[in-house]
Amino acid sequence: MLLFGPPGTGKTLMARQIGKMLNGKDPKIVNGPEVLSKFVGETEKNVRDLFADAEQDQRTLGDASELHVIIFDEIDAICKSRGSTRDGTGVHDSIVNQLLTKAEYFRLLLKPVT
Ligand SMILES: Nc1ncnc2c1ncn2[C@@H]1O[C@H](COP(=O)(O)OP(=O)(O)OP(=O)(O)O)[C@@H](O)[C@H]1O
Repeated sequence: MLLFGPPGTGKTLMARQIGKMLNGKDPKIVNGPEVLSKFVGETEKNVRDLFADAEQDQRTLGDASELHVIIFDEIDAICKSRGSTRDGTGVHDSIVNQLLTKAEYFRLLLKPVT
């Protein structure tokens, strides 16, 4: 689910409320730029770590696992169209790839908030 709109119009608030209504685990709320790291490979690890407990639950509990909700606030700061960022590091493309891989694995309910 993508919530898009001007600043201060309640997108984050709404994402939090929807997360609560789904009766899963407490939503994990991540500010997009928080996952960025200046160290090589660390940003990708930060993204993977976000999904680690959901993966662990899936492995051990299968369909009995509780619902995990991850809310990405300000996701536009980290998810750019692939190939559009020419900073020489490829980190932004890598984040998009990581998220798409995880989303596919979990058939995730992604809640990016910009
Ligand atoms: N419809 C609303 N009812 C009650 N409080 C609201 C509503 N909309 C916004 N607020 C309050 O306004 C503040 C800003 O809202 P919020 O952070 O959810 O906006 P946002 O759209 O995510 O903004 P940004 O794009 O800047 O992150 C919060 O304190 C929130 O509780």
